[in-house]
Amino acid sequence: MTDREQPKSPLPPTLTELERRAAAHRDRPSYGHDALITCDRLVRVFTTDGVEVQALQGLDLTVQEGELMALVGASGSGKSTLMNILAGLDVPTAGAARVAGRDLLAMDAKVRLNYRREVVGFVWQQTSRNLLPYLTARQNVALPMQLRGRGGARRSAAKGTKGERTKDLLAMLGVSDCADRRPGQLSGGQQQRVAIAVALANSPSVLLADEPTGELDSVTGEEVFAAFRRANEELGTTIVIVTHDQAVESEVRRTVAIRDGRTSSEVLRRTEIDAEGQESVVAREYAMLDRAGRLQLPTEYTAALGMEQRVMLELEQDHIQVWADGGTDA
Ligand SMILES: Nc1ncnc2c1ncn2[C@@H]1O[C@H](COP(=O)(O)OP(=O)(O)OP(=O)(O)O)[C@@H](O)[C@H]1O
Repeated sequence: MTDREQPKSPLPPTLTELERRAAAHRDRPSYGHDALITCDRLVRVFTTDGVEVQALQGLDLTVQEGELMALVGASGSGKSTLMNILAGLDVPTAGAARVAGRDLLAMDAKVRLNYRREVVGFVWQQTSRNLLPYLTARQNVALPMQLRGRGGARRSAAKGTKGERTKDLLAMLGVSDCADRRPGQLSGGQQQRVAIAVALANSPSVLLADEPTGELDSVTGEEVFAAFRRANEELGTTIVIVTHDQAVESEVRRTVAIRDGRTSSEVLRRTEIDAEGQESVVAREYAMLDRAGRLQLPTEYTAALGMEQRVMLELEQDHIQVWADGGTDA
């Protein structure tokens, strides 16, 4: 700020003011207190042959109940690592992760198994990983309900019997005609839609999908995204989809980008109606401000202005200005 006016240093706060600030801080609700999924400074370090890889480097993310959202990012950015943690298949090295009130760092083996059966459902990229090849679509969907029943956590079948629920799910996802066929007799898109039905069988709080359209052509992929949207709208299930598929942008309201093991930016879409009553979807990109106040500026912005290593900041009444360091005084 050498060539700009120096701001006047404010008066030191009084003791009363400091006490007020401390009380306000204490009473503030915790990060993500109202979210269904909260990842707070999540870290996952893998050590192979003495070499450490930081797959997640303090990732913050909240997902509200009933959301349908997508996670995108370059290969190696940490998406699958995050999904495996949310699925209860892997445990973070540090930080906090909560899903539907469950603390993912504090689950013993039994609670973890229960979590995977009842709280989350998943759809993986490889169709073969989602369905048992020797069972029909109907039997595949019924299986999680039978396993849950055996586990003793039997809940009243409020939405009808297992058979009816299987039928309803297959109908909702547009694959009723596949009920008596085995996976090998189904197309890739049909297999993924049956896989969504399997994942929804036990009414999970969250449905996680890792590259669910990765092995499909674009038209079939769109059908699968439409099936996710139907599940979200009709059942209210919260859905998180990891994808490289550009088509996802027209299917979800919120896309969060992951870069180097952290959430970096997010695109929110909303429908606007103009004066003539014409509807259009407006997308707006936001940079993520993490819990420590760190902001990742998009590379194209920093490159365009030659910003490197440090920038100058100035607080205005309703925004912050960021300038490239002019290379003046240190
Ligand atoms: N089990 C593991 N052991 C060692 N390193 C791992 C392991 N799993 C992931 N990694 C490393 O962690 C980083 C993040 O990997 P991750 O698979 O989460 O990325 P991704 O964004 O899902 O990539 P892709 O889109 O290619 O699947 C990568 O550098 C990867 O090599």
